[in-house]
Amino acid sequence: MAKAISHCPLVPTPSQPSAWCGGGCKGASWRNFFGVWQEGGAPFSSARVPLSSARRKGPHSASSYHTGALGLVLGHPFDTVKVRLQTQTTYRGIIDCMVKTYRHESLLGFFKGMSFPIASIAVVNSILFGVYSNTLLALTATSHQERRAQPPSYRHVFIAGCTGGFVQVYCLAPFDLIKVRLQNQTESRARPGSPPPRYRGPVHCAASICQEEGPRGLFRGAWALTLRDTPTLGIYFVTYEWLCRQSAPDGQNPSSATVLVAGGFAGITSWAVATPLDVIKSRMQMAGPKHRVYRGVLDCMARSARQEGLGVFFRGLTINSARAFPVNAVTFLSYEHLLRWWG
Ligand SMILES: C[N+](C)(C)CCCC[C@H](N)C(=O)O
Repeated sequence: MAKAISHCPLVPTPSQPSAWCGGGCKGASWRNFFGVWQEGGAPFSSARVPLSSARRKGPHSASSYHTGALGLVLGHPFDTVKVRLQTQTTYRGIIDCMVKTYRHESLLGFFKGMSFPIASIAVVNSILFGVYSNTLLALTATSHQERRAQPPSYRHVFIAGCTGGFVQVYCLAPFDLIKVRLQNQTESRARPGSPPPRYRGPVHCAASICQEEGPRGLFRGAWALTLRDTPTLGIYFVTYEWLCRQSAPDGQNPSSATVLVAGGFAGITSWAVATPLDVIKSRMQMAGPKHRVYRGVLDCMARSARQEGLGVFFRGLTINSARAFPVNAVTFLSYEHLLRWWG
């Protein structure tokens, strides 16, 4: 199979069918939508394509899978510290939060709430990149050859990114809520005699929320998540695309180093813009039926700013940037590898 990888891998090729492009596209399939384009711009499931598929295709795809999964695991402790800083007022800063977490909960405390993100990231990213790719395809409607010479405009990349961000939220929201609730449980499991945590695990957490708040409870904070992710995923893809084009202006494939740097900066840039709404989202997710403290996004913003000052909107930004660079660098690198070695 020709290695027809377009200049930027996030640009879909019209030679490939789209689930969304109506009569013009033939042979659309779920396989295409969920992450396996054989040429050019493909949506992908981050680095986390089904392992069986990755293995079928040999060491490169398999290593892509493992690298991406590893990135997620290594990034999770940073995410836990970020979430705690954003939602709890007991910590004086990053180091204080790390020390207290380690002392009370041991290293395991940093990995609370990790199983659902690992289980769901493949689906969430497939939706994100699938919708992104298909939207771009519908917007640009140029042939593969034309697109190599004329990459899509940043406006189209932005719109496609926003669309992908908007759609993936409804899959991400319940998983993210459960992650945040579990990350915020500071009870130690290791210490005998310490009070049991409210949720015994992700499934128990989901069941309890459904029972206490109804199934809609699983979507607590979803509106803030939508406001956070829709524009910032547009920014994410535009940053990646822009940085790739700076270093490979002639339609060549960007080098691995370029991909790592562009992916890392795409992560940091989008998180920098997303942080204020990330704080609000996490706070709203923590507000249960017993303490329904916020009337909505604006109320949460106003109360947080009044009580804690404007700095509250940037809580967790430093630690999240430290996490975002490597996580998104390997995410995009894995994606490139998938494209190059698949088929
Ligand atoms: C758009 N927003 C900034 C919210 C996220 C962009 C990066 C998403 C990536 N999976 C990560 O966890 O870093």
